[in-house]
Amino acid sequence: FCFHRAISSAAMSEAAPMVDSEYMAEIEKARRDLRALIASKNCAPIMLRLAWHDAGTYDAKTKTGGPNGSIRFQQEYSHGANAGIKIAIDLLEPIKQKHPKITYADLYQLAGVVAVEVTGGPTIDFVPGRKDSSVCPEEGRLPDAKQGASHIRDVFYRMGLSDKDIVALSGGHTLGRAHPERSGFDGAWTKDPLKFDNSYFVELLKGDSEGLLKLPTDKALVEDPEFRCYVEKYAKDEEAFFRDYAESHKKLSEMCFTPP
Ligand SMILES: C=CC1=C(C)/C(=C/c2[nH]c(Cc3[nH]c(Cc4[nH]c(OC(C)(C)C)c(C)c4C=C)c(C)c3CCC(=O)O)c(CCC(=O)O)c2C)NC1=O
Ligand SMILES: [Fe+3]
Repeated sequence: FCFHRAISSAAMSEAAPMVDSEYMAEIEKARRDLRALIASKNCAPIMLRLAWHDAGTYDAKTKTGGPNGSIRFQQEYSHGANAGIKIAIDLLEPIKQKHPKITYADLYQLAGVVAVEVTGGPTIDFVPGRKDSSVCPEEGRLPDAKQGASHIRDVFYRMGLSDKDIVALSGGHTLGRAHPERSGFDGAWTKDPLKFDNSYFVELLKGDSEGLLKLPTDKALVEDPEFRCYVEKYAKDEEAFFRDYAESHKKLSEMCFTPP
């Protein structure tokens, strides 16, 4: 049983603004367009990364940043940690033009939810209603892959997330790969980068396998005892990983809903 520093439900309560049935209908049409786009371009991994890079800037204390579409501005997508993310922004623009009522904030989070679903991951409950912001957070809010456990905790606790969220969300590296021209790292974390499963955790516990990537922040998950407890749980039980991942993904994608 892993020690779980619970964050009170009051602190995480979301007051999702209501949207009308016309908006809901547009969301369902955009969901189908996203499935078609991701199937045709095999771009699920970078869509998931875009969703997190928009949401991952959230500061729970100041209630700034978060999933508000601000990453669409060059001021933010030009940040070092966002190298390559413009590819995903450009792939989504035609869908935004086709469904102008949908905010960028909702579209980017819907793309992340669809990316997980179409690659075999858990179904994630999507609640629309995010507003777009034109205020870009300062650079440096996303975690730095070269650092260790204390840095990851500083960044994710600032977002209002727990150790359990950190390990579950890192499992998102079951998809995709690193590119030398973007982050300086190279390669995939798992044998099938287009399959959402718990293999990221299985590989983590195996130690260095030839050809597979482990970032310093990935290694921190097996070196730190609290993190390691969850890595072992998820490597053993894929359903437990899917349940916890879906909960953490929803939590971070709805940070903007906490009442002002
Ligand atoms: C926990 C800390 C953490 C760090 C430091 C991190 C860093 C990180 N993530 C990725 C790519 C990367 N990341 C992700 C999901 C992702 N990323 C992410 O960390 C955030 C956003 C908080 C930093 C979260 C929380 C999630 C969860 C779903 C995907 C799917 C890909 C592959 C994209 C592709 O294939 O192009 C790269 C390689 C970029 C490139 O060269 O193309 C790096 C350096 N990812 C992390 O988890
Ligand atoms: Fe990542």
